[in-house]
Amino acid sequence: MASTPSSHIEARQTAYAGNGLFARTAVPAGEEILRVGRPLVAALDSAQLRTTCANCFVSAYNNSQSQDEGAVGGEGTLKACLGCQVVRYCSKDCQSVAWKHSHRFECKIFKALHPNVLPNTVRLVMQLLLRRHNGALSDSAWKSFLDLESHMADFKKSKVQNEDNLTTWQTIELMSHAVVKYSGTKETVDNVQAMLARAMINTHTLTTPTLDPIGLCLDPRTALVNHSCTPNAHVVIDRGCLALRSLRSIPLDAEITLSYIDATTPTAKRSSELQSRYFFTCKCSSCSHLLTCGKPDPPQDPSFERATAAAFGLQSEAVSLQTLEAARKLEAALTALQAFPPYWQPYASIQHQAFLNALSCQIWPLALKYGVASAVHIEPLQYPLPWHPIRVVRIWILLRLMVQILGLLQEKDDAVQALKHLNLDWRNLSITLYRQLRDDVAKSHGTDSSLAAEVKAFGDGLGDPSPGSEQMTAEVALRFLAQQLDRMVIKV
Ligand SMILES: C[S@@+](CC[C@H](N)C(=O)[O-])C[C@H]1O[C@@H](n2cnc3c(N)ncnc32)[C@H](O)[C@@H]1O
Repeated sequence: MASTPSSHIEARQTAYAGNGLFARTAVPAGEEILRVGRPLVAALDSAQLRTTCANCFVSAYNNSQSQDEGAVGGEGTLKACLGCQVVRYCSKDCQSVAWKHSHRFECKIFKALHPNVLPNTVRLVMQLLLRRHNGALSDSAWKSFLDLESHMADFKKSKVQNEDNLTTWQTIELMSHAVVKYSGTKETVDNVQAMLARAMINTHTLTTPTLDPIGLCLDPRTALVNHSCTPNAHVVIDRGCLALRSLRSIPLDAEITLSYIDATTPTAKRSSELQSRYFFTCKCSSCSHLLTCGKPDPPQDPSFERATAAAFGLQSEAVSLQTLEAARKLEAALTALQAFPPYWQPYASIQHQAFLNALSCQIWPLALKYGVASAVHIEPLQYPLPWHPIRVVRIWILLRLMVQILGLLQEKDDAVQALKHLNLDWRNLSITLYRQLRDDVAKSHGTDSSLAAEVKAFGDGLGDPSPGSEQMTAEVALRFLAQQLDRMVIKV
């Protein structure tokens, strides 16, 4: 995917947040604002290095995204670099592109440390330095990186500690020693520390098209986008390319904004996260009016606080348990919160965790019940636009679950026994969901995205609705299904 010229956008000084990015033309909802192409720099999380192509970021478990026609699913399909054995590629093309781009500078360093791997922020900054010192990073790219906000003074003052009881500044100091030692750079430690600080302020999470976090990436153009708790844009990373897309329509001259954090949490939590990670106080209209997802924040009510504490306790117990026992704990956590609106956190995120856990336990009816309840009662309130990428990805998972259930029902499999008596037309329901998803994914990810292609290939396999079947919208179909599932008691 080539990058598109940035004629739709312009960097300008804002009155409240240094530079920002502004629309030079009106942008309709669900459109690409800017396609950057390959971001300036990216680094996979250490845990993803075995399972993700280090060039195009396709997962070994999702071969349909791969650029290499011959790839099949599974870890073995990625070939490790013979030099360092640390990074892997889905094809010879990806290996050769990555080698020319940057890996030739870092391969020996990775090899010397193998099987240890440097943290992703260190690898990211080290790559920039190595490219610069080897003449593989232009003056303008280097300058645009150095011009980004670093918040050095704020990092030095910050008392926030990580799980190893190190302040962020202590972490930066440690990382800077690693960068200097392994890259052999002649830059001063101060400069390296400023580069690490810049990386911490300006990176986006590198995600798969289905929004699983897999690393970090930084591009000086999209790094200029300021935060809002009700953003008008989002980032999509697909086959190694980064694009900025509109969520809502953006008028000419309006500022383009992203949410840096989970904007479904209450104002106080958002504020403390933005302050501790990005050093600013958000003045967006949601924060000023104490709103979460457009509605008043949950009250500071003792009964809600007690229920939340109990639910968090059960949720953290679930983390260390086998999946079936975890399912029971998560159900108990949801019960503890049932007197409160389901879109209030933490109910919404616990229900999603319970959905994912039921999927991994293969308790299909329970997964369906949670997934449909979230799609009907929670996600439309959290993300009112149906093409919000989180809603699109969740409907995609739900659609595949419904088709899985359809197959198991046809095979009279015991795992879906509980759903048999519902007497639903699962195929028509799936087609209804698919048709909505096909339109929404075109807006969230783009018609030429790998996810749109995957959805289309899947939907083509479903065929047409049965002749004479009742045509409902996806919303009505999901509401109907939610009512049916609400009446079911599913024993874990
Ligand atoms: C990724 S940078 C965005 C570009 C930045 N404004 C610049 O001039 O380089 C993030 C930093 O921008 C500022 N910022 C972003 N959103 C903001 C907001 N809503 N209110 C105040 N400052 C904001 C903060 O200093 C934050 O640490």
